[in-house]
Amino acid sequence: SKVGILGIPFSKGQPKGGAEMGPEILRRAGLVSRIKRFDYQVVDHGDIEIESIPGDKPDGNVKNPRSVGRANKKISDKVASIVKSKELCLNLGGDHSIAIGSIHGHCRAEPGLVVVWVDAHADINTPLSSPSGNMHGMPLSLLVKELADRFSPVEGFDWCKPCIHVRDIVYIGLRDVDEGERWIIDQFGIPAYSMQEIDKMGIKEVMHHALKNLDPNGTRPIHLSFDVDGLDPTITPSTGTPVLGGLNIREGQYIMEELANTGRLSAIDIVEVNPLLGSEKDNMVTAETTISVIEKCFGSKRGG
Ligand SMILES: N[C@](CCCC[B-](O)(O)O)(CCN1CCCCC1)C(=O)O
Ligand SMILES: [Mn+2]
Ligand SMILES: [Mn+2]
Ligand SMILES: [Mn+2]
Repeated sequence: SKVGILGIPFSKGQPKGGAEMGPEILRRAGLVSRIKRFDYQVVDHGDIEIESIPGDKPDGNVKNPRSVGRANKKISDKVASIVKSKELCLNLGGDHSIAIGSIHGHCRAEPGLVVVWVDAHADINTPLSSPSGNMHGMPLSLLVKELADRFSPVEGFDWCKPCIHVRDIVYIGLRDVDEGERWIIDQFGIPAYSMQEIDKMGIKEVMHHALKNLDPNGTRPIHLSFDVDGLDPTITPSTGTPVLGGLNIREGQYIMEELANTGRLSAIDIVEVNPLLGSEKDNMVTAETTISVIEKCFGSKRGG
């Protein structure tokens, strides 16, 4: 089987420069050769060309809307074509706003997909509920049909029709959820396994229940959106919004092993690696941790 790798050097969904260097640091740390070790043929699509849009003033309180919209339209088109050519689409971010285009594009090729969101954050603020106006905290709100009528279209997103239902999402690793996000999660009953549930149930039970109620018949393609800040900041320090008390490396590896065991992983986002926010050592630890977790998606077995 084939993996299509797409670099997305984009960081306008948040204010900290350096997230656009995520693809480069992961490639340099040997991500591609690690994936080649397993029976996957790797197709490297290089990096998406990101256009800069001068004078991209806020739309309401939404920052850089046109830049984020333009980039995500391109991402959607590219991801749709990669998935349609039967490659497992591996998107290297970039900040988490790139999930708007990656999930939108994935849905074009696989309309029945489900989303596994590994993150310290819920990333479902609407343009009206966001405390920051940073679009990396909003991707899911622009994608779910149930929220479409709660805010007017964002400048630059006329192409982006919501394509998933709230019930097609499961959260793993939450520990920093804004009030408006909590309301949405409760209101729509989105399954959310925060670090509290993970401590209470254990990662084995969490994965069992998460996959069971997301896709009881075990037939639907899976979109994994993996924010490295879902892991504990001691093992992924080079990231923009670190939160203490995260997933440890073994929990991260177990999540990926269980997803790989379904055989239905269809697209993966790896986001929010920012090498400008850490020391050389922090960057090495972050990249190595991320690769050792992600490679479990591709059949790497700790038992050999
Ligand atoms: N929820 C936050 C953070 C979003 C992180 C995006 B991710 O997950 O892609 O990295 C705001 C978080 N919160 C605001 C008040 C002070 C503490 C942090 C937001 O800005 O929407
Ligand atoms: Mn996050
Ligand atoms: Mn049980
Ligand atoms: Mn995120």
